[in-house]
Amino acid sequence: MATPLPEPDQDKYDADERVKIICLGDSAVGKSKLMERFLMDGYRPQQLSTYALNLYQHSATVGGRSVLVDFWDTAGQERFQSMHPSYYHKAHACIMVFDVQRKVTYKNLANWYKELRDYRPEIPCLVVANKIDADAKVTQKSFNFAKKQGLPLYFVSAADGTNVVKVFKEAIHKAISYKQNSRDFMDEVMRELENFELEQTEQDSEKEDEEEEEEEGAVP
Ligand SMILES: Nc1nc2c(ncn2[C@@H]2O[C@H](COP(=O)(O)OP(=O)(O)OP(=O)(O)O)[C@@H](O)[C@H]2O)c(=O)[nH]1
Ligand SMILES: [Mg+2]
Repeated sequence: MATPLPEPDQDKYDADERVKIICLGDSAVGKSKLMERFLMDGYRPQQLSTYALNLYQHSATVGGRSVLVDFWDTAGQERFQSMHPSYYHKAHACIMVFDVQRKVTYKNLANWYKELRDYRPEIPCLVVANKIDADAKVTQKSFNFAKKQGLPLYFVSAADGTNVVKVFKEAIHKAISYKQNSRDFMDEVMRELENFELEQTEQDSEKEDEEEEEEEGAVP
């Protein structure tokens, strides 16, 4: 007897919008654990070992519209303190993580932020102070990096879930509004291309309808 084929994930064909969100930060700050925490119910990790990264797809509904979110989480390359340019390519938002228990991971935010801005000068970036479960007092401390750069800062814990959903929801909202309103030249080109493709598909299907009507009405 033939085994039934697995149901393919067709959500992406219905989504009104599709955004890419990347995660940056030193090794072991908890990037993967944060993603797993957020995506726990209903996540499908796809291991793309060729690129040494985890790609997670998440369907969300924002303001009544369905949105498909691609979360990118690297594995390995952090060791070199630098990411392949394709990681940043077309990203719409960034979640930048440090570990409140390791000061060096906070100091390195400046390097991550510089690299991010080299590739994506204007995308929304959220700073995340992770592992607050290990020391609740850190939430009283001021972390000036975020303030200086005008970035929002969130105190979270992947271990107990504090503020994780909040951060990811914010990131999705910001990514969508960035994608819709960006004045970045390359983003505008991409948007034009998407609209062009949409128009083409609509025109093609109109043409097909007309042809079908002609065929139906044709006298043999
Ligand atoms: N106490 C505590 N530990 C955490 C938390 N989040 C992650 N960890 C621990 O930190 C370690 C690293 O977490 P990962 O999520 O693998 O870190 P990562 O940033 O993905 O690391 P790389 O993949 O190497 O870049 C693990 O041992 C986790 O259990 C947290 O919120 N609280
Ligand atoms: Mg990881």
